Amino acid sequence: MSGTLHRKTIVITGASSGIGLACAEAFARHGSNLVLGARRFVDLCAIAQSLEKEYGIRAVAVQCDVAMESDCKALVQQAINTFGGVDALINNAGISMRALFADLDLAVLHRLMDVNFWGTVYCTKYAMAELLQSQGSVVAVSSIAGYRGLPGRTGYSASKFAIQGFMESLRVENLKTGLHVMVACPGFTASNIRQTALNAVGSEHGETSMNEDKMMTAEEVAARIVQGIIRRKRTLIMTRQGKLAVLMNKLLPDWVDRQVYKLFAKERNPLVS
Ligand SMILES: NC(=O)c1ccc[n+]([C@@H]2O[C@H](COP(=O)([O-])OP(=O)(O)OC[C@H]3O[C@@H](n4cnc5c(N)ncnc54)[C@H](O)[C@@H]3O)[C@@H](O)[C@H]2O)c1
Repeated sequence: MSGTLHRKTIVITGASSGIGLACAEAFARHGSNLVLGARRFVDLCAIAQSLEKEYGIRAVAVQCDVAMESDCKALVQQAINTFGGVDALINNAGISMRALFADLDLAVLHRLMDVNFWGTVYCTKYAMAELLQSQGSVVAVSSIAGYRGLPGRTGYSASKFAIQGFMESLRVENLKTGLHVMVACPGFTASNIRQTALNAVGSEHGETSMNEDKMMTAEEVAARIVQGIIRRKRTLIMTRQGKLAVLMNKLLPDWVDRQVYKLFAKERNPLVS
């Protein structure tokens, strides 16, 4: 898919809040039809209806827990049934964590992998034939945590590294098929992700660990993702700080270890859960 997004079919996971919701609105503004997946079906139906009304597009809500393979299959099937295919898949659904590995219940790490990594794999697998047919775009919303391990986030970093390895392999497999494979790495973005981050025993923290006021907005991230698809970018590292972190991590990884340690020690909820 290139050029216009008008009347293209975009599937977005985790579309009921944050970056996913902002993506839904950004694509709707471009006239795309939407298939929105999230667990909170009632909220999602209201979002779909309001986008249809405001932008004159068609939007379908599908209840989807991306950790469930059958839900991901049904999400893509709904796009095929309603719109006849898929032009772009935005693997956005994700959760985070804040807990030291020494304290961590391994079920938390499994949950991070199930949602962040396997959710991306399932949706991509079931959309693959349609994406190849449309020469469309598959996007994974990753993180700087997919380039560099962060303290208190073993499961989160592992899941994002895994996503990036998966996407890189997928890109190379499809160098000649016309499929566009993009990894989007926002910087810190104001959203619910730190509120819902899991603690050592798998409960939500219920509060953010950072000052959300100075972060990127979900709308800025969504605008970058839309432009990245139009321009068929490979990777979007969205902040200067992020670009610097990735570069310095290659050149001086020990120095970055110390900087990252200091940065996260400043969190209101520091390295303990
Ligand atoms: N906010 C940040 O600072 C930041 C930075 C880098 C990357 N990201 C990534 O951006 C993506 C979106 O996060 P966000 O910041 O908008 O946070 P958010 O919590 O507002 O959004 C995450 C969405 O994923 C959904 N979700 C969670 N588990 C799910 C499941 N099992 N099935 C379906 N949906 C599920 C949530 O309900 C929510 O709608 C995530 O992949 C996150 O890792 C966020």
